[in-house]
Amino acid sequence: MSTRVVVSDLFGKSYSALDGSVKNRVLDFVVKLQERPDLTGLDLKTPEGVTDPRIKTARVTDFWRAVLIELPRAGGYVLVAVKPHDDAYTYAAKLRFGVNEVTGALDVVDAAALGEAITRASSVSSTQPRRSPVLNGVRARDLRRFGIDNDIAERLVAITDEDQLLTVAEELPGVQGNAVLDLAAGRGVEEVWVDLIAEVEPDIDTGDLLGALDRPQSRLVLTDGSPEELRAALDADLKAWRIWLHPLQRRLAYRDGWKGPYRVTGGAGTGKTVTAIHRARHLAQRLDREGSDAKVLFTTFTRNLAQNIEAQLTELAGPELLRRVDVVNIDSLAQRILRTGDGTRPTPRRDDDPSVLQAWETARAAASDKWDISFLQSEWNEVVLAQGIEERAEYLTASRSGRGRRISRLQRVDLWTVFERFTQLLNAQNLITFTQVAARAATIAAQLNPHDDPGLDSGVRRSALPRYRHAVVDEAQDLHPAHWRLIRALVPHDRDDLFIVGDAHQRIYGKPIVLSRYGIETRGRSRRLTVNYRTSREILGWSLKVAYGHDVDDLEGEAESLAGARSEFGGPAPEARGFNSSAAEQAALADKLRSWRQVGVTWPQMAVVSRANRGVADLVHTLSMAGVPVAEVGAGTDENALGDVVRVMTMHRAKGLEYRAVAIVGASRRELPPRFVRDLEEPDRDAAWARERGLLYVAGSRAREYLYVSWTGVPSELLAEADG
Ligand SMILES: Nc1ncnc2c1ncn2[C@@H]1O[C@H](COP(=O)(O)OP(=O)(O)OP(=O)(O)O)[C@@H](O)[C@H]1O
Repeated sequence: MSTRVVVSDLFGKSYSALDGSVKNRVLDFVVKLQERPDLTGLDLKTPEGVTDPRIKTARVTDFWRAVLIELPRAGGYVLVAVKPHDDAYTYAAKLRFGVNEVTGALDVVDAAALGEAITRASSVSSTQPRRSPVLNGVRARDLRRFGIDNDIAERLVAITDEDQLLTVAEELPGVQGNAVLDLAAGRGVEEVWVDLIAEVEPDIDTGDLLGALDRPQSRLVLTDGSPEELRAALDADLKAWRIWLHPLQRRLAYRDGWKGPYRVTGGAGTGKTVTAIHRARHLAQRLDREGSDAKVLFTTFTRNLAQNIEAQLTELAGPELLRRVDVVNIDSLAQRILRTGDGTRPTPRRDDDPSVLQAWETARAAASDKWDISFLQSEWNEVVLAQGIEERAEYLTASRSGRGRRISRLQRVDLWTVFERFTQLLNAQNLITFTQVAARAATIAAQLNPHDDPGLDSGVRRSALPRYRHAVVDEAQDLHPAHWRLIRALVPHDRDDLFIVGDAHQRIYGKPIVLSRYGIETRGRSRRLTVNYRTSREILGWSLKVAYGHDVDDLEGEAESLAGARSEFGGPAPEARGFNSSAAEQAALADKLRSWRQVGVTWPQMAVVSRANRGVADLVHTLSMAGVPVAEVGAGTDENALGDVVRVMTMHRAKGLEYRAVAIVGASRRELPPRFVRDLEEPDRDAAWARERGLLYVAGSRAREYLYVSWTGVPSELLAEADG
């Protein structure tokens, strides 16, 4: 049997600074350590001056040394750092470890670095007598509950400088540091405790190192020992999401037994998709263990995102997992169901397709009132298709809640004539809209799959549809009621049936809805993620200002908040620039992209984003002329195949993606929001403006490190809110 090697979360700090060839040597070293720890070439020894003889160093190369903790009873090693020879010895001498008496975590700390950070923080705070402590309202004894030492806790609650507090938090062992960060973001002690620790055993044996390894609060990476898992663990800086789940992410992804649908919310970049991917793996593995023949449906809004998710799932769990998990964007799923159900193979059209608009134009001529096309479309989508209404009588009595404008019974009759005429016109041309496909698919699925009616013997018919036991839904905020009806019809009511993740601030399609109206009840079963893993504090601040103060619903009809969001790292401030001509704006953009390249950002790590479709084509042209290699990301583009070029796309297309550097161009009052949105009237105007705000929030929050925003003429009022 090979020796167990686990990776401490401190390890990432020294490892991420290594270059690729040294990283490979570290992997070789770990494999050797697992196979033959007694190998003389490893030079495994206790250096002089350490606080505990179990602290060891070992040879990685002539120059590099690993620092390890030896576990008792030949239990293996904890890998803590890889450093140049002399530094490794100094570091080993400062290292302290032990089982925390409160949390039971295996705490490993660089005691000197922690001591320095706290001394500096206290001395900076002593020069700010008027400022209140960052952890205002938190008491030292609250911090004790997270296993923080008395002494340190007393000093932490007195720190008045936020940056200093964050520096100390970075030196505290895993759970303790996370707790301080969460509390500094204004979250309540109880809530944070439940997130990070939730339960501790009554009598912790501080002498039992091996027992501490398995506690999630130890934040150790326990690999199965294969080189693949080890490499993933060691590459934690690149693939951190595969292994270092936040304890709350882990609990949401791996918990069994919710009595019904569960909902996870959180701002951009808080790891919702990552949590959903782990959840899908967990559910699929559970079905495997149970010997079930059912599958997990993983659905999201766009095709590009479904492709990304499939790639990430494969990376996490290997291609075999895809036999158990169907990853498909919701509109393709609806088309599939139509094919299975009634054999039709439509090519759906968007609502703004010229032939669809023409059909509305012709149909409305038959009405007594002069109905506006945008009103007709929203009434049709949000009342008729949302509820699956097929008969006039149903429409006459249907609930129109949330529609704003009241209409009389006679007007309903008039509207129904328009809807009938509209569908006839589409049918005659063999056309159908996307939302119509979804509505029809939902009806078919409910008929073929009457799982809520045990009296019906539907065994034969049911087999025509895929058998889904669970569904995981990403980008939930953008799904239409017909999509929800479809999902509900495909997945029987049961424990852990639906796992829904989304961020209402990122809604860029459709309107707010209340899930419970479609048979999906999540009240009392939802959590919010608050740690932003993607964006720097500066970019997060900018994005929050775009979205902040504008209440959006949370799929349960309640206001959703972004309060408490925090990022784990800092970076350059976002840059905003106005120009007199679009030629000047585009020339400056080319310069900006080159300047990012000079600081080490590669072309594929950059994205240029525009509100207008037309803008994308222009940008591709002008940037190519300026000598910047670019390519457009369109519907279904496989980004991995694009090569060494800057990605150019619309704001809609940017959903769910991320880049080191993002340039948003054309953020002028003329283009953002576009004219047609400004011309809208209630009841559709507010929701349309909220979607534009959502688009800007989505676009800005794609950036990890650099964000640049430009416009020609007058800046958009949405931007003014962010800069104000
Ligand atoms: N526990 C984690 N540790 C490190 N990185 C993480 C973790 N969870 C997520 N990430 C990283 O954070 C980034 C954002 O994650 P993800 O795409 O899941 O967020 P999201 O909430 O779905 O974002 P959005 O709503 O903006 O699309 C990704 O780069 C992801 O790999």
